[in-house]
Amino acid sequence: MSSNKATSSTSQPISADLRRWVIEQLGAGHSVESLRQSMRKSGWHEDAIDVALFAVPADSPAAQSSVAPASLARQPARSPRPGPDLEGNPAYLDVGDRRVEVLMTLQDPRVVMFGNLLSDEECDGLIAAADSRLSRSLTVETKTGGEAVNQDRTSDGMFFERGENEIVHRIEARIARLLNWPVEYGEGLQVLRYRPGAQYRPHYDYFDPGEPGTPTILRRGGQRLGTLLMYLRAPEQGGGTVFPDVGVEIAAKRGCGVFFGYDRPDPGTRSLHGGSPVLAGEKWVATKWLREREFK
Ligand SMILES: O=C(O)CCC(=O)C(=O)O
Ligand SMILES: [Fe+2]
Repeated sequence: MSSNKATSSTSQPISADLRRWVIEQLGAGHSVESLRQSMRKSGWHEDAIDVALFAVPADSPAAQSSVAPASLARQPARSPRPGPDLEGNPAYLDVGDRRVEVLMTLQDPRVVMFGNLLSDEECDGLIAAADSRLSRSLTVETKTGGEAVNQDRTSDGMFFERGENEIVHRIEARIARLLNWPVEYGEGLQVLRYRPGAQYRPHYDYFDPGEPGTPTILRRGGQRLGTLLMYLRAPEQGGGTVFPDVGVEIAAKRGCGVFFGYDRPDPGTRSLHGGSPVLAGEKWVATKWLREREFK
């Protein structure tokens, strides 16, 4: 199964109470193994236990304590996390070389829509540089840590190296300022083209902690914490970005972008999203995924 499936191995929701309990128990000196055993006795599934233990914030004293295993202490630094600074509800964010408009915000899931993010010249420049390098999109296979063609994703795509050309470099610097996240923590920019009929079925962008290939993937930069989708060319019909958990659809308007954050690899973030089928014309997007650490 790919990381980008709409399903999760976790059928038991992890409540805030449970998370608090885990933190308290670790803080009181109980070992992760003893917590695991008591959760097992109370009927928790193994994968739900993993999610509960994984969900301890890295900055909590419990995660730093000597009883917490290294894997806990290494979990995402959830504070700070990537995202625009919207203190005071600004209409614009000054990102150095332009003023990006804040068009819409949603708290849960965390979604922010931006206007004036890219110029027409930047959109066309990315398309032109990507065009001859497109191939059928792969998704990261969490079973193996490798990549595979996936029927859920029928776009064509490619990745730029970070800073590969002047436009990519300029856009990455802008994103770093906009989302307050170091350039080095971002994956290379991905460009996707959707022709009529192509789509990307609803999925999560984080790597499912329950899948066997995930630890291998996380060695390079840790989890994904957020996504910035930038629309380079709008289709004539169809192709909106959907968030099915909240019934939101965002039009793929050229030059605009949408950021969404997920502070833990859990469906409870309601970050399920997809690209609905393009019905007429072509849709082009660029995606920047933000990791918890430097992505080398
Ligand atoms: O094309 C879209 O609207 C969604 C793309 C997406 O979800 C992704 O690249 O991860
Ligand atoms: Fe996605």
